[in-house]
Formats: sequence, C-alpha cells, structure tokens
Amino acid sequence: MMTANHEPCQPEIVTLDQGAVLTLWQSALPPEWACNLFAELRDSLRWHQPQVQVFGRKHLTPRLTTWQGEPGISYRYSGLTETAEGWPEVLKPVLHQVESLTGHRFNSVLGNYYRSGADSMGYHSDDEPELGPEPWIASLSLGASRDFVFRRREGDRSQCARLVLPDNSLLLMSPQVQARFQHALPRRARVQEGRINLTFRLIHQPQNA
Ligand SMILES: O=C(O)CCC(=O)C(=O)O
Ligand SMILES: [Fe+2]
Repeated sequence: MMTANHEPCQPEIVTLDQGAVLTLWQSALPPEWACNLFAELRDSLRWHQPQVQVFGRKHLTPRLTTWQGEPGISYRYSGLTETAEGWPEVLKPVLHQVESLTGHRFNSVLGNYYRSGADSMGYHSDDEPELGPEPWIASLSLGASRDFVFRRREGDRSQCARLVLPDNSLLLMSPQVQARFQHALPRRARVQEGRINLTFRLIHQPQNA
C-alpha cells in the first residue's frame, strides 16, 4: 500500500488574508494507493444523504455523506448528530499520512461523495464550537478535479479566490480561513466523474459527554 520512497511535492501556499493560509500538496498519497482508494471508500463506507430543511421545505443534500473517527466523537451537521464508532481499517493509514504531511492531529473525518458535477456544497465556514477556537482542517480529494471557491464573511461577498482540487491533493486550511472566509464546492455541469473529499477535523469533546 504505502511505498517507503513516495515523496509528495513541496506544498504550494496561498495566502487569502493575514493568517488565512491555504497549503496545498499535490500527490499526497503514493499514486497506486490513491488510485484504489476512491473505489474502496465509495464501496466500503456507509454513505447517506441527509434531508435538510431550507425555508421550511425539505431537500436531500446534493451529495452523500459519512462521519468516521475515534469511537464516541460526534458531530452535528445538516441538522443531525452522528457519532463515530472507531476508525475503519481503510482510513487508518490515510489519517496517518494526513497527520504526518500537515503536522496536525485529527480525531475524526467528514466524508463527502459528489457523484458527479451535479453534486455540490454551498458556502459555509467550518467553525462549529466543537471544533474549538482554532480549527485546522485538512481536506483530501480523490477522483474528479473540482473548483473550490472562497468569499469573505464580511464586506464584499463575491467570490474572491478559487483553487482547483485535483485527484490525490491535500489542502490544509488555517483557522483564519474559517474565521474570515466561507468556502464552497460549486456545481459543474460538465463533470461526469465522482469525487470523494475527506475533511479531517479535531473535535474537542468532553470525556463521557
Ligand atoms: O468537498 C470539499 O472539497 C469541501 C468539503 C467541505 O467544505 C466540508 O466538508 O466542510
Ligand atoms: Fe467545509
């Protein structure tokens, strides 16, 4: 699986604003590993499609989702609370690689499966209280390349930055990225292939909560 001599490239660093820093590694995993991982995750994780209520109307989220991590770590999103039951074997070496590249520790991951360019995620920040005051988030992308866009939370709210997240890339977002910006994964009608994104998070959860 993991080859000892795989060297990911030096990361590219994009500064959105003072302290709001994006670090992007291409080829985060050895290629032969990354190339099997998409299908392995798609076929082995328990994916579901939560219903959300927007302006009183129920919609299915335009993507599939899974929550995984250390046992008992829970997260509330799209109006439901999910609790992890322990790292699936397939994710353990991925977590290890993400922690060693980024230098940050994570105890959970939100997986999103975009079945085609018709699936998407709207503008938001990942700044829920359980992520603590300084959330570092690492995001591994597999499959179709998709645009990842940013806008400010205050002032001019139009799109101010765009990154392309290709297969096998890893993006680290500093806490200020959440504090000052929102991000989104817009629909792309021409994209036919699927994409899986794993956002590794450190949830601060009191013991026995
Ligand atoms: O799919 C992506 O690249 C973004 C996912 C994301 O923003 C999230 O899970 O909070
Ligand atoms: Fe996010």
